[in-house]
Amino acid sequence: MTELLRVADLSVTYGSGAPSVNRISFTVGEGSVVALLGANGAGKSSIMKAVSGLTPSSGAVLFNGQDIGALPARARVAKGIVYVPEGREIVGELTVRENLILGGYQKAAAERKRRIDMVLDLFPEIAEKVDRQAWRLSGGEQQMLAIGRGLVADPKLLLLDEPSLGLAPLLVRRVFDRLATIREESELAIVLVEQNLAVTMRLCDELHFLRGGRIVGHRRAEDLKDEAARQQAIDAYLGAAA
Ligand SMILES: Nc1ncnc2c1ncn2[C@@H]1O[C@H](COP(=O)(O)OP(=O)(O)OP(=O)(O)O)[C@@H](O)[C@H]1O
Repeated sequence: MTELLRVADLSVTYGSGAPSVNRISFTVGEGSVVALLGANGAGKSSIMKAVSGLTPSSGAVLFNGQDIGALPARARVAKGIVYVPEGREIVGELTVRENLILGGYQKAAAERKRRIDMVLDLFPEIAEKVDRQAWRLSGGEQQMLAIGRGLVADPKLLLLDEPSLGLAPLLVRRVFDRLATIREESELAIVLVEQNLAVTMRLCDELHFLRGGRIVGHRRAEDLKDEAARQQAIDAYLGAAA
């Protein structure tokens, strides 16, 4: 598998305290899904922000073999690294379509339109409400809009931060069904931060377990197919903290 992302010795330190992310290394292959699993405060979002250029970090971030550590967030989006943050951060006052247009702000108009049409095909729930203000959507629809907005940017790597957060089980299933479709139909790679292990297992190829800013374990998804193996891995790496 061709390597798309390589993170080496990545550290993130806020202020003068101990590092929140402490010399983390991992790789993501083209078209693969890598999950980061850990308790609150383990450093998952900080890793996503460092990879997308939204927080300062030390160590190396290589994308397609190129060191992008010095590039600003905007240039990383242009290269195909798109972050969908926890809490969605869609613009509630704008319509669904306007939010999607924001996602494609770096694209030429024709390409942006083509990609918005593709996203609306993929998410019929929001296609029906394309002229509605985003705050009027349900939580699941807002999450679809946030992911859709990310997809308009034509990512090669999608950094997805807790897409199931605050969603009822049925909506979680719908969102993950759509992510599974995207997986099948494209070469998109995903780094997924998720507390919901059951849905994570549906999508991911490998998992990294994080504790206190460090990677403490790594497993391939195929080795954790049954519930007992999953529980064993969680107990071994995360203990009661998970
Ligand atoms: N902007 C910030 N300023 C100071 N400290 C921060 C900042 N962002 C995160 N931290 C701290 O860094 C540590 C890791 O936070 P981070 O949000 O990366 O963890 P997380 O694993 O994503 O947690 P959660 O699952 O709760 O979202 C925490 O101790 C947090 O308090």
